Amino acid sequence: MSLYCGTACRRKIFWCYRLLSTYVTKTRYLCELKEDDDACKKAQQTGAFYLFHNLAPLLQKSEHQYLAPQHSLLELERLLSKFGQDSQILEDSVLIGCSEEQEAWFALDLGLNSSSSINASLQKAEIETALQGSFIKLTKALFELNVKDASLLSTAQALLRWHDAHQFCSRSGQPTKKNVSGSKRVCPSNNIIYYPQVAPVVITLVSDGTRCLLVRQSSFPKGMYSALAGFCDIGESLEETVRREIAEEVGLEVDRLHYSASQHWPFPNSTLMIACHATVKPGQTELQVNLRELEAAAWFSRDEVATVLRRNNPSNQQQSGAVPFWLPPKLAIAHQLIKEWVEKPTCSPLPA
Ligand SMILES: NC(=O)c1ccc[n+]([C@@H]2O[C@H](COP(=O)([O-])OP(=O)(O)OC[C@H]3O[C@@H](n4cnc5c(N)ncnc54)[C@H](O)[C@@H]3O)[C@@H](O)[C@H]2O)c1
Ligand SMILES: [Mg+2]
Repeated sequence: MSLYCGTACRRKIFWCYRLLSTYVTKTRYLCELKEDDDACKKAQQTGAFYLFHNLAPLLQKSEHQYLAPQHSLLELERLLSKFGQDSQILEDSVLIGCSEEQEAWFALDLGLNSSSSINASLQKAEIETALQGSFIKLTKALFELNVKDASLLSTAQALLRWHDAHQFCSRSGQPTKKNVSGSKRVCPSNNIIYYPQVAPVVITLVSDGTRCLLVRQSSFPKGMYSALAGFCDIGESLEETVRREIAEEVGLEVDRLHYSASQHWPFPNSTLMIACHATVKPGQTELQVNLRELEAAAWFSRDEVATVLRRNNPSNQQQSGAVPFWLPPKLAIAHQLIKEWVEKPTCSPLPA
């Protein structure tokens, strides 16, 4: 693009700059809060808190969706005092993001017994009544939240779960101490720093050029098929994981691979899903399904998949009786991969 391209273009560049500037400012603010305990404590004074009880978020039902209410520090302190609890439990809160206006967002679990709140867990029903909401499992609520809340609550749950499971140093056995933001835990006896873990998983939609491969595990909801997924082993590149998982689970060799997108996925224990398209070597499409890992695997034509995508609701399909399977919901990256393949089926060669 020319630098001298008229008023409309200059206006566009100005708006791009403004957007980028807001994003950069917000990112740097969050970065500061993660590392600086005093700045983070200060941000809690004006911040907003999302509440959990035993990793289930507090939600309010509104028509066809759930809303995630926010509470100020003052409201939380009043709530704790109402139930005869001191405010020490607030030390367990974790930073999960901030608004464009730099209002910091935190998450706090009132039902877990962590080191700073031993015996301080609050009764679920009493808090639900006081806050006019319900603690609902994320597995049930995720698909009825808006995109922003779904992402925030998934992050919050993953971080709260990690802190709950990493209370002690694996070397000294001593209690570890969380920093104010919750971006790490430190063992005071040997200064080992523990950071929240991320488990990478590759999810691959395999195609033979005209059909795509969909699989199901016995743990999937009835009738649901998805793309093939697998955890990265230590020492592997993503390409190696894709190649190994496809060989292990369906006995095929990958010819071409193409990265699509990634997603944080909260179930069952929080993973980073890295989504790819792959094609198999020509003429090598015979499946040898590993029944220890999969219940079923089969090739589906583009028309079959497009039809199921159009009416992707298990109850619709049961009524019509015409479609024998359904696909993951829109929010899942598997859905995006399958949709992409239906709309634009291409792939580049796999690097050596
Ligand atoms: N978002 C989506 O669209 C989508 C779609 C499909 C699967 N998934 C997710 O992908 C994940 C992995 O899929 P999979 O079950 O086929 O993986 P997989 O094929 O690697 O099989 C799971 C097995 O891997 C082993 N494993 C290795 N590292 C592990 C770790 N860090 N945590 C847990 N188990 C580990 C365990 O033995 C486990 O039983 C699942 O958690 C599932 O929820 C997400
Ligand atoms: Mg798998």
